[in-house]
Amino acid sequence: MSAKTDPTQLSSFLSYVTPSPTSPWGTYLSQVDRVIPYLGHLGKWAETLKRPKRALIVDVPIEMDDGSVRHFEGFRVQHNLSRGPGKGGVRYHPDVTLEEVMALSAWMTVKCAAVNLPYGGAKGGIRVDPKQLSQKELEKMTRRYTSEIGIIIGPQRDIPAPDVNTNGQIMAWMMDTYSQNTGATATGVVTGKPIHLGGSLGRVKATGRGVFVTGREAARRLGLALDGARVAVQGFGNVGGSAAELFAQAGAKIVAAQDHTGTIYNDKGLDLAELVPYVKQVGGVGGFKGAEAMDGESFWDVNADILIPAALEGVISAERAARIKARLVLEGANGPTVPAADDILRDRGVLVVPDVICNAGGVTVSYFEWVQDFSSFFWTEDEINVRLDKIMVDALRRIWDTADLHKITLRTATFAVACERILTAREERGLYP
Ligand SMILES: NC(=O)C1=CN([C@@H]2O[C@H](COP(=O)(O)OP(=O)(O)OC[C@H]3O[C@@H](n4cnc5c(N)ncnc54)[C@H](O)[C@@H]3O)[C@@H](O)[C@H]2O)C=CC1
Ligand SMILES: O=C(O)CCC(=O)C(=O)O
Repeated sequence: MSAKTDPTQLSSFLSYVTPSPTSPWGTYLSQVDRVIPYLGHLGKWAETLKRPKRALIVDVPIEMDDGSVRHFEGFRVQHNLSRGPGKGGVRYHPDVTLEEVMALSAWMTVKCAAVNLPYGGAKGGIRVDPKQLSQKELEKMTRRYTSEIGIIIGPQRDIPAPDVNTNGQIMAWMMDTYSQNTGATATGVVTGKPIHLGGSLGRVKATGRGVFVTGREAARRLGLALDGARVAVQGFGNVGGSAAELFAQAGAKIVAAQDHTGTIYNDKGLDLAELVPYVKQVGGVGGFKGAEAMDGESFWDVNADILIPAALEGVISAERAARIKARLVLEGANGPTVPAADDILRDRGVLVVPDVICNAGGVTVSYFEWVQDFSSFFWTEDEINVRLDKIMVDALRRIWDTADLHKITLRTATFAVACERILTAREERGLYP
């Protein structure tokens, strides 16, 4: 068995000290700066939002199938715990860095408060391309990572969930490892689990459903009929795929889809009854026969009413924002729009429903799952979807009223509603031990 150091698995630890304005952490800090004028006396606590409470970097060594040893870099960041335990997904991606996970954890803090869940914000990740691992290697890496972050997670401390390239199976391994290490089955340590292990009905599609619900409400306010609306979706995974299906069921035409395997276009609307199983089987939209292939950059010029970025951060640059044709942008992804692009979209009259409310459906049903696990009493899918719809609609209404009152964007309004809750909790808890 040989051990070797792989420098490509190490991110720059210090990249967060001077973030670039378009990096995820730089984007988040600029969003915080924009909300401070609306926080009144709570502004004195705003620095709290600019510092993660706790950040853990872990080494995750595993023996590969060929007998060699590889070391992966893992993270768990708890951005804020003022309102309750940390909550947020775990991402497996080769570009994961500490700085990215810090931003993702901070957006969780804001998101959980925006829909008034009793959680703080956290996020985790491993810098790895999971598609290069066998199933056995993936399980070993997940279990080792869980043991390494086991010192800070737990049903009352910090509750991971799925994000990019993680799913119910990975949550099952995390739950099992944590339970083995603590000597008792702890279903509430992660959410997004398979149904047999205390998972919740409706969780898999919940984020996409939340994107649809906020999109439906925003379209109604814009006077945009969903029946016949043209929709372009970037990312056709858990979030983008589920949202596309719901928009198609409401009569919209999904005219373009882009993922890491390609970009496809069909002016009459993609046939999702064929595309969804195709993506499941092949791993992406590329090569789908019922559409034309397009070059990736042209995706941003597509003639669509609604654009749904549902992949990674920073994809809506200032340059792309000037070209986007949609009237409505629904941020399924976390952090897809850089601040300069936000300003351009606002000035062009394009309405952006920001990530911190648009994609909050996932964590809302994660909360339902956690509550069900504690009470060992499980709800029907209908109950889940009705409660989810109500929480999203009520939260969006409150945010919209705040935006109208101060004449600010929905993003700054969501931060205003959420940060008031977070910083009030911070103030009420006090500073002294
Ligand atoms: N899974 C969840 O419950 C939640 C996810 N999100 C966010 O939604 C986004 C998508 O997450 P999931 O759908 O869960 O992940 P996923 O792993 O199921 O899907 C990711 C999708 O992004 C695509 N993608 C990756 N790199 C790309 C690239 N360079 N260009 C175009 N497409 C690319 C992939 O091909 C795939 O279709 C992420 O920003 C995530 O943080 C937000 C809230 C909850
Ligand atoms: O379901 C959860 O707990 C978190 C989902 C997540 O990572 C997100 O909303 O970005």
